[in-house]
Amino acid sequence: MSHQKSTLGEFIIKNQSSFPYSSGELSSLLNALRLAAKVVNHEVNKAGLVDIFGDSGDVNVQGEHQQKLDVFANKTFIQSLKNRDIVCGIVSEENDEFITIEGQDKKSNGKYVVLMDPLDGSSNIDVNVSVGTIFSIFRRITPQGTPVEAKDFLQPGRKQVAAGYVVYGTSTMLVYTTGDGVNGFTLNPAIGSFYLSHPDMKFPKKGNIYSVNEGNYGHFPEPVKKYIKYCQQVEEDRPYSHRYIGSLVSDFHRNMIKGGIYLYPNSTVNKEGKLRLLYECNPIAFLTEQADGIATNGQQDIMDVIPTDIHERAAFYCGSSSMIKKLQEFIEN
Ligand SMILES: O=P(O)(O)OC[C@H]1O[C@](O)(COP(=O)(O)O)[C@@H](O)[C@@H]1O
Ligand SMILES: [Mg+2]
Ligand SMILES: [Mg+2]
Repeated sequence: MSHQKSTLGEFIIKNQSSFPYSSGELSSLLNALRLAAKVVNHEVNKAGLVDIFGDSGDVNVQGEHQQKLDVFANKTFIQSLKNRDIVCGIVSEENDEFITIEGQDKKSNGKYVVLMDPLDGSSNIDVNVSVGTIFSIFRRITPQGTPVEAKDFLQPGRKQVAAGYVVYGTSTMLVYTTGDGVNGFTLNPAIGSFYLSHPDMKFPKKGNIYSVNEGNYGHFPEPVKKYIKYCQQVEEDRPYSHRYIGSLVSDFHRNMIKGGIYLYPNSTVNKEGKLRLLYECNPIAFLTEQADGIATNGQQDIMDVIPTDIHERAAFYCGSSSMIKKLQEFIEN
């Protein structure tokens, strides 16, 4: 009976005190994300009935065709964050430049910046496969009331104060961390509230799932090819199962629950990798480490990378610690 579990709102308030410099603003920010997630969830659920499928006709800074749901989700999250004088700036996958948020006094008073992928897994929207939203939150570096600058966003992942995702799947879940473990909340659509359904989520140390777009195998670096062959060998507890949804959030969520490894290498086609460091890799890496997993670009922990561009890409490997360590063995040899 969901009503016996604590709601996300209650959980946020209850855990506010465990958050350094807690003044309630981060709680309101998380609540703004919770609200926007419900609005997007409502639209996702009736996709196919309303004009939300397909291409919006615009192309984003990544050169990708923006889907109508990308645009809707982007507007919804930006609006929800703008309505509260807590956030001074936003970076979104769907906006070329960072967005400055000013109060009525025309000053940027907010304490936090948010970096987001409003709709993750866009290629799955029209085919009714689960998609998501990813967010990363930092305290600004520049003083409150002064203009927001790029350096407020170009902080290493280790400086994140919170991160999370929403997965719009068989059920809708919001999963987040503020550096004190990972907790998952399931939306009860009848009541419209998120309830704590997955407390203290942890990656199983070892899993038997590997997630990678094998169609790109020919373009992968040799060590990654060797690791994929290792996963497929008939030996010991292998072959592992290959599972790939093509939505980072959904592949990650499954692997965190069941144990597994997700790989999106750099390759001869994506020299820098495909996934975006600031609003895909860093937030997922924060959750991974808080859930006792490992997240790396093959050379170093993702959260130690010093960003130089708001839309920069990175090779990305994350998952159960023993599986990542095995991959690192192949990379080091
Ligand atoms: O189709 P590919 O090349 O395997 O890429 C799939 C990956 O790209 C993404 O769709 C990129 O995210 P967006 O949909 O937000 O652009 C990830 O969710 C997913 O893991
Ligand atoms: Mg994405
Ligand atoms: Mg996206």
